Amino acid sequence: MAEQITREDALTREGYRHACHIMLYGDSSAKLFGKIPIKHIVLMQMRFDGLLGFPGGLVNPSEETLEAGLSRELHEEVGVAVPVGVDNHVSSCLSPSCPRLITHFYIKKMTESELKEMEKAAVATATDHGLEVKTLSVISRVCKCTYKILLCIFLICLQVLGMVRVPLYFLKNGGGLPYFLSHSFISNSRAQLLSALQRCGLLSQGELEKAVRQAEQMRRTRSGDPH
Ligand SMILES: O=c1[nH]cnc2c1ncn2[C@@H]1O[C@H](COP(=O)(O)OP(=O)(O)O)[C@@H](O)[C@H]1O
Repeated sequence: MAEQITREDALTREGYRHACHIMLYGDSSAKLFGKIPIKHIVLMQMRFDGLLGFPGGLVNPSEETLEAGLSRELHEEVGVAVPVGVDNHVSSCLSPSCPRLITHFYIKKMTESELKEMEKAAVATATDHGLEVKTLSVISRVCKCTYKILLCIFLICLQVLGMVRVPLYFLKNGGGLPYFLSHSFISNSRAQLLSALQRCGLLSQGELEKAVRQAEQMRRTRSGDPH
């Protein structure tokens, strides 16, 4: 369990780096397979390293506020301006995986059309992608390497492969949320997701416990450990 501290305490600590991430979510009228109402959209990201996490990144509070930094990161990663305020802040924790890193977590509710716009923009990646593409073609000519190789390196540097929707439903044999939770997550993002789903009332305590139990069972089965 990551140790929680207050936002104020976090900002007075010296020698720490700060990472800010956000859960963007909203209500939805869409139906899965045209039958199962999905009720809510919750966005996460598939990172360059294959781990799931929330959009966001490192922020330097001596240069900008945590919230301005998070908005900037979102703009760079997704290409959409999303204003974030202190009222969106939900927790600050000492990172369980990185020494001297504080992870700040935010939640923001958006409309279904805003979320869909984010998803589309994330596919097209960042706003400066066009500029970067021009730069890449120049570099590729100078270095005599293929443009495609440079583009791959560039996308890896952006550290995002795309937005993913968290399946909040249960299908047969653990499909849906339990299966999703059995994947690998960066740092404490899995715990952030679970507490946010509960805090926003998107799932009941019982549903969350069931999903976590089934996900654990799947992980054990996959690793060949029956206990
Ligand atoms: O969704 C998240 N929740 C909590 N911590 C995260 C999440 N994503 C990344 N981190 C932590 O924050 C650090 C910096 O995040 P990220 O890799 O997004 O920033 P960057 O793109 O600015 O390098 C990561 O090394 C990881 O330890």
